[in-house]
Amino acid sequence: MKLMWKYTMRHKKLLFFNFLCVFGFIIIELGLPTLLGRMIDIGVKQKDFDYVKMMGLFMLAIVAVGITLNMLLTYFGAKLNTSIIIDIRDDMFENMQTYSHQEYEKLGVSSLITRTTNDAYQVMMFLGQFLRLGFMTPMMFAASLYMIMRESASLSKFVFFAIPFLLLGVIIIARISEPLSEKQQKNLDKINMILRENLSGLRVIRAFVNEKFEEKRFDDVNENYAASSTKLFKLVAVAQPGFYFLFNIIMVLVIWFGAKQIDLGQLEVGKLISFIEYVFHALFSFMLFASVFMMYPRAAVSANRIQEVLDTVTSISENPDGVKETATQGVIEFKNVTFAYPGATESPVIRDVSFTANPGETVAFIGSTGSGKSTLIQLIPRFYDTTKGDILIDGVNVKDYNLTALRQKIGFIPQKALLFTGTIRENMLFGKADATEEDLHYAAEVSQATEFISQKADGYDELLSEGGANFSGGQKQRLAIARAIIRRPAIYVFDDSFSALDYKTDANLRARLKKETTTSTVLIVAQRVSTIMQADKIVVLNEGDVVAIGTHRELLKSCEIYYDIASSQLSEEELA
Ligand SMILES: Nc1ncnc2c1ncn2[C@@H]1O[C@H](COP(=O)(O)OP(=O)(O)OP(=O)(O)O)[C@@H](O)[C@H]1O
Repeated sequence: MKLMWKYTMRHKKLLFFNFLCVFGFIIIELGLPTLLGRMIDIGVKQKDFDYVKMMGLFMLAIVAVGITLNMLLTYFGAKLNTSIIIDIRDDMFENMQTYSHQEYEKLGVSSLITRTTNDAYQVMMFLGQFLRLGFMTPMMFAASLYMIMRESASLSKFVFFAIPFLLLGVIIIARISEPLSEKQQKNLDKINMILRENLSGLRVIRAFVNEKFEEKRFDDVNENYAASSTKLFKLVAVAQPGFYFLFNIIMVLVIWFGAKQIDLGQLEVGKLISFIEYVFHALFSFMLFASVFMMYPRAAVSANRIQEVLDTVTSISENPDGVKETATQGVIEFKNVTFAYPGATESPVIRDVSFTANPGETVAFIGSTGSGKSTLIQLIPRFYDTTKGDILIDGVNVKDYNLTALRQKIGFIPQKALLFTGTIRENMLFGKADATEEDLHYAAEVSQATEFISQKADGYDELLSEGGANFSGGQKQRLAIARAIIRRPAIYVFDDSFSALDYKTDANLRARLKKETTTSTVLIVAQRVSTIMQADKIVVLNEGDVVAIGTHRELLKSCEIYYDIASSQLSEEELA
């Protein structure tokens, strides 16, 4: 409720109009039964048809105002509601942008999607009803009770007798529905997770003919979701007729005893009709309020899940007052760096790593899979922070940098070439928004992308579909490299970014890059020895430890692990 309240209060003006319409509508709704009673008791009973006509027209005019107010209420309510949800989604997105990898892993990408879409939708549905009925129904209920007492104190006891039962019913239902709602949203997270995995891994699933297995996996979570939804529906299915039953009992009692009082001359027909109208209003308001109240547990679960996203603070702060300018450009020093993934109980995946890389140098990392190469380079742009030891860039600890300034020094080319839906041009400009056409062509030329771009029907304006699915792996890698080159950073970090290139393109690209990076520091993670054998320094990693550092020639002689890797890939002549 705190979340909903906070966001609602951002739109006080709309809330005021909403409230004004509610208020006007109530006055009209509650005035009508009294007017009807008068029309019967004065006009109809005394056969004063002029009075009936006048009252009828007056009531019609009031109904027209009521309808207008109702329409305005719908308009202001919807505007307020959508404004609130836009704000909530914007704030969620903004906060998520600041998350480090650690927070994404903790909350889960699928869950974050569900929270931004479905949970926000649940809150919107509740607010939509609440803003319309949440104020109106309690006021209407209280005012109707007052009118009931005024019209006939003796008949009102039937209504008051029923209220505790109604309240109890609502509370019980809310209690039962809360855990069910929580389960339902968690099941929705799982549906999203499986859906995401399936859609992005469609080719793998088909290649391994695992469609049936995946269908079963999806069916299972879908059924779990359906089971919790069915329980909720059953609850509503039992609750609604229960309330209507009580509602009708009260009406029957009122009419029964009211008729007797008329017979005894203690009550007038008009009074009984307006009394019944008020009872109807009171009970109907209660029922509507109960239906909003019953939506609350589910909305509260969703609001809590949203609040968690908003409250999650990134473990890697932006550090706005941090260092922005440095005297040198591109000197990297690792000083006894140890790193364990946050929350993982395992031993560190990198232990006591130290090395230096200077501008103009290429430092490569090689080692078996899982030896910690990607982890190591991800510490440089602070995707994660070191557990022990320090990383210095141009003499400044990476933690002391303004995060944007730090990342602007680095051209990071990830292992998986992730591109965005849009044109080739847009994807390359992602590296530098104000790049000129000349920069664009230059980056494409260095990354060996010019040829394939010119072969595309629309050249730089060729569209990439979601995830670049209409481009080959090698083309995507070259575009990812071009995206980094275009910003001409002081530091290049290639995380196995040449793996999808054929040997010739790989060699051409490295030769061209060498010319481009004479004043930059280049770090390369690679599996292929041929990709890194020209490096100034090769760091050999084994299960998180640096086992040797040297040139290709030195390591062939001094490092058994390196020799084993090299001999498995190179010919005798190349090794000699
Ligand atoms: N996000 C993560 N959370 C927990 N552990 C992780 C995470 N990412 C990697 N690891 C673990 O850290 C270790 C090093 O992984 P890393 O990806 O750095 O190896 P790598 O040498 O780059 O491997 P490859 O050559 O296969 O890409 C592995 O044991 C891996 O299971």
